[in-house]
Amino acid sequence: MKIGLFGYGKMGKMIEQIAQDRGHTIVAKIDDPSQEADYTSMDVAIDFSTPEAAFDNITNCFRNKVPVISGTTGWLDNYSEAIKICEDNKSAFIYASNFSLGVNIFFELNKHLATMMAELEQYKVSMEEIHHTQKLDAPSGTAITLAEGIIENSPYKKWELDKSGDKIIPIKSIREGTVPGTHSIAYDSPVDRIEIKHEAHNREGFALGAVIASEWIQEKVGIFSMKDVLNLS
Ligand SMILES: NC(=O)C1=CN([C@@H]2O[C@H](COP(=O)(O)OP(=O)(O)OC[C@H]3O[C@@H](n4cnc5c(N)ncnc54)[C@H](O)[C@@H]3O)[C@@H](O)[C@H]2O)C=CC1
Ligand SMILES: O=C(O)C1=N[C@H](C(=O)O)C[C@H](O)C1
Repeated sequence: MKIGLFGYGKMGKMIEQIAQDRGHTIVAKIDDPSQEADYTSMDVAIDFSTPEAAFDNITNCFRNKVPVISGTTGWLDNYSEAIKICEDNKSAFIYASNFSLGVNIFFELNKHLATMMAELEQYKVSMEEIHHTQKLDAPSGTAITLAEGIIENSPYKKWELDKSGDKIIPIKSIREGTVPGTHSIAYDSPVDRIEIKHEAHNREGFALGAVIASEWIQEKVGIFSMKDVLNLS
């Protein structure tokens, strides 16, 4: 498979290594808006760039019929517009706030726990995410997906950064050192606490998931998710 990388930072470099180990070729490394992309050489584009760059990178690929795997977080205000451009051009797309197998299992566990806790008013939910100090967005994309999973399955109505209140999920974002990504969800009552946590030890899980998604999307048209790729029900 011939892969075009959009974003050649921490994740781009990790993806290059894993893709090459799996026998794929990197045909482009776009790391700056001034670089021209040769879309004709790509079977797939993998975008791990910046919140400002992601929308243009992704939609330029769609217009050139290149399927896209995007892990960039912090750009989702433009998600619906990107989907429309993908559909208009009969291209293919997977966005995931987190490509690791472990976090995708954790997403399902979180929804199941939220369903179990939905009627138990003595428990109040809260969320914490910890990442490295270079991270541009807060809360993390993964924390937003987790909050959406709770909102779909409980009376909670929205999430807020550092704010609690009725039917609000408070999210605390901590930035320290080189932490690759830790997410925890807690339900506290006056007498006890239930907590679930996912801790990434490094970035390999994110990168492997993105490469597996790129292999999976070949010859497909439409909008998909990591649940489709991993066959999680
Ligand atoms: N979904 C997932 O599983 C994961 C998502 N991420 C997300 O991926 C993104 C990238 O993360 P990192 O690699 O850690 O960041 P990074 O800062 O190390 O790399 C981003 C790269 O994008 C480049 N860039 C800037 N403008 C660009 C443009 N117009 N086109 C292409 N590249 C451009 C920068 O020069 C930089 O090298 C972030 O949004 C992060 O939150 C990170 C890890 C896992
Ligand atoms: O910026 C990161 O590093 C990460 N970003 C993603 C997010 O915002 O959830 C995924 C992972 O936690 C690492």
